[in-house]
Amino acid sequence: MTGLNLKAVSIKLGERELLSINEQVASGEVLTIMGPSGVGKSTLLSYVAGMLPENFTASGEVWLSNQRIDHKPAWQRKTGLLFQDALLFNHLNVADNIAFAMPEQGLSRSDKKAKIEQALAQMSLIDLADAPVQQLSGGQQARVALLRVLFSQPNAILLDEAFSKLDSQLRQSIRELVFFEIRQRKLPALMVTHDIEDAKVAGGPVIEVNTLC
Ligand SMILES: Nc1ncnc2c1ncn2[C@@H]1O[C@H](COP(=O)(O)OP(=O)(O)OP(=O)(O)O)[C@@H](O)[C@H]1O
Repeated sequence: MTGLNLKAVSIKLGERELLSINEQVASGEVLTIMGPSGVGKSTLLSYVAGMLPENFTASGEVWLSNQRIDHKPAWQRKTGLLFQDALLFNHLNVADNIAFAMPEQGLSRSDKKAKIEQALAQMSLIDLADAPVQQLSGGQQARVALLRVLFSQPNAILLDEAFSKLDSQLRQSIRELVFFEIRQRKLPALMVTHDIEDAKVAGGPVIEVNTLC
């Protein structure tokens, strides 16, 4: 299968199992993970991304695009993470924030910039390539963060409360944009959220994890 496959993944904090999950996510599908605070939802995303924090251990297998990735370093896994904060680099302008994530494809600096400017225009961020990111609104920053993730050419998208800091109108438009890109690019996605509306709009399966022991 070309999507994302979590085979008997179990996350432990010390000796205590926080969460276990056995799920497949098809390409272009968003699997929503809901559940009470502290059960390990964010930690699961960190594990899939290859950034399991200290104190946690995990077992099971993670497969992405028919490759087992759970033993690979984070940079080889090609997962794109979106958090509630855009986490842009304040010392770089918009274009350089996006260029930072682009894999080396032998493109000249000006070709890279042209590609980025085209993508910015498609996301209604025209003429912002040279702007410092601190000058952007929350919604603009969210779109730059999305572009940065997409330009990194990920094989999967991980959304951790990605829309929770946006006001309700912006939330609707940004999440529609994110889900559109996920479908369009046929990427499997895991979404952690406390908002059932996010899950409804995503349209994929929803699981409730509540194995807090
Ligand atoms: N580095 C760490 N060391 C020890 N414990 C941690 C560490 N990071 C998080 N925890 C604890 O591990 C548990 C799982 O955290 P996690 O953030 O994955 O939960 P969550 O389900 O995503 O919660 P929320 O819905 O509130 O975001 C929590 O009890 C948290 O306090």
